[in-house]
Amino acid sequence: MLPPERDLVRDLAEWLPRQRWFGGKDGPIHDLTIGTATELLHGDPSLHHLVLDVRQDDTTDHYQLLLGARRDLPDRLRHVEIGGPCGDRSAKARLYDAAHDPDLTRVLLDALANGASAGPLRFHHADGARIRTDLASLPMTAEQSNTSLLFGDEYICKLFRRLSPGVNLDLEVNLALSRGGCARVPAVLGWIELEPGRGARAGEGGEPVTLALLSDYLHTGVDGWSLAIASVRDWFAHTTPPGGDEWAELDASAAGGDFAAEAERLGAATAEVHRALADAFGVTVVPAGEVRAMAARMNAELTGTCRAVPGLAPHAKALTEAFLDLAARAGPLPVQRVHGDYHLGQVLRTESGWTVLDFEGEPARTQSERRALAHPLRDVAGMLRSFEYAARFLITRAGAVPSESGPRLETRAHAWAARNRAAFCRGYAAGGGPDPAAHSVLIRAFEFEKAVYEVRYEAQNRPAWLAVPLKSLAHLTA
Ligand SMILES: Nc1ncnc2c1ncn2[C@@H]1O[C@H](COP(=O)(O)OP(=O)(O)O)[C@@H](O)[C@H]1O
Ligand SMILES: O=P(O)(O)O[C@H]1O[C@H](CO)[C@@H](O[C@H]2O[C@H](CO)[C@@H](O)[C@H](O)[C@H]2O)[C@H](O)[C@H]1O
Repeated sequence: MLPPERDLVRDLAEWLPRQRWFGGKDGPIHDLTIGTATELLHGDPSLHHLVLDVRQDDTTDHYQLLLGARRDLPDRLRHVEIGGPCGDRSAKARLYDAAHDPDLTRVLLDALANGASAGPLRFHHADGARIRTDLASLPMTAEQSNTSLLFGDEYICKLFRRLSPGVNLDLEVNLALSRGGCARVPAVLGWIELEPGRGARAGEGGEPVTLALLSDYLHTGVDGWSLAIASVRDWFAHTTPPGGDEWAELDASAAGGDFAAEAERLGAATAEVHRALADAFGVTVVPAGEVRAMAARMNAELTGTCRAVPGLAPHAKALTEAFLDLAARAGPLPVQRVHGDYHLGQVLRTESGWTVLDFEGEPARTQSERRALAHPLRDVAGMLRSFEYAARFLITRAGAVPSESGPRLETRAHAWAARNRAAFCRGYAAGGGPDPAAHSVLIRAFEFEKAVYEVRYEAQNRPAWLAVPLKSLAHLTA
């Protein structure tokens, strides 16, 4: 039912850059080929699993796609159509992103439940997991770099869009933490892999490539980003009593939706997860020379990102100073597995406390960079950046607030971020983590490193958000 490969490739090359999860929006696609195509369901509709090899400049990335094909495309699927009607008169089919079609995604649940295989695809379930197959899927609308499908209130299936060689970190870490008894991660129920050496360049490394992860869906949970934004909105709307001094009353605790107690609990939960990671994977100490090399890498990344995103250049001097400061004071540093991309969208508040999600590391980095051991304060710095993002998101994202209230809200944003950053650090130290206040040089360097990454990430993935890290850098480096 699929069209000739040439037509399909042309349509995909036009469609891909418009997808939220496509990580190469800062440059053209030079070549797109189909690495593997596996039919998962025959007939009308049909379901095909594709790995796309996408070359941009001298790098080739691999993206996975569930491609649906139907003779008649129902209205509910028109928004995810790829290209126009295709094929010859006898086999005309409409193609679309099948992640949005519950009639087709149920094939994944069936295959996971049965431990099936199809071509180079292997479906696995975790020991003892009994997977229901009667649930219809709905794609999540969260701001995310992958695509997650909710199966009823029970399961969440994350389809990794850009594929990395080897076992996916999210799978590896979640399995290790759950096996170690850490209750702060959702249970892993199953996963899908691409076998190596079956024609897919994504699998050429000799190890299976993780394509998807099925976990327990914590349906009563609310992510930290939504909670924080609600709190900021409330704080912005909080009115100063008549006759009160607007500037003197910047006590964010006065607003109804104060987040500080949650931020403090989140800090403590983070320290607990770091301990569990250390128990599961161990801790090692790197010598001062490696810390200096790390500071040099941070600076090199800054230089590269300034070239790609000139808006970063005005902050370069202050950022370099922080990296030099780190190098000058370098001493031996304990390092371990960490979360790697820790922010408010990665934590979920459930009735039993904070749960930590997505140990995949930063999607804009290479697999070996993501796997590298780091000091746990790198995650703390990531979360501190997230408080900055949350505080400034409503102001910076165009049209969210009237421009005349800008300066007043800037002051409020600053107060909100400061209050919640302090609470998070307090909770982290009280929970047994290294005290951020005693490591200000390290934290500042990590924060700036993250901000540089964010500038690059936003330019490549969400150009409309680029102003958020740039504006917050203007504040942090002022
Ligand atoms: N097990 C889960 N239970 C409930 N919600 C989840 C779960 N896993 C992820 N989510 C929701 O999905 C969002 C995106 O998940 P995440 O794993 O961070 O995807 P991505 O790597 O694509 O950003 C999270 O912010 C959270 O709201
Ligand atoms: O969640 P992912 O693993 O896909 O992480 C990537 O995307 C994040 C955005 O979805 C991005 O996070 C940045 O934006 C967040 C708000 O949307 C903010 O809370 C974070 O602090 C900020 O870094 C993350 O950097 C990127 O790797």
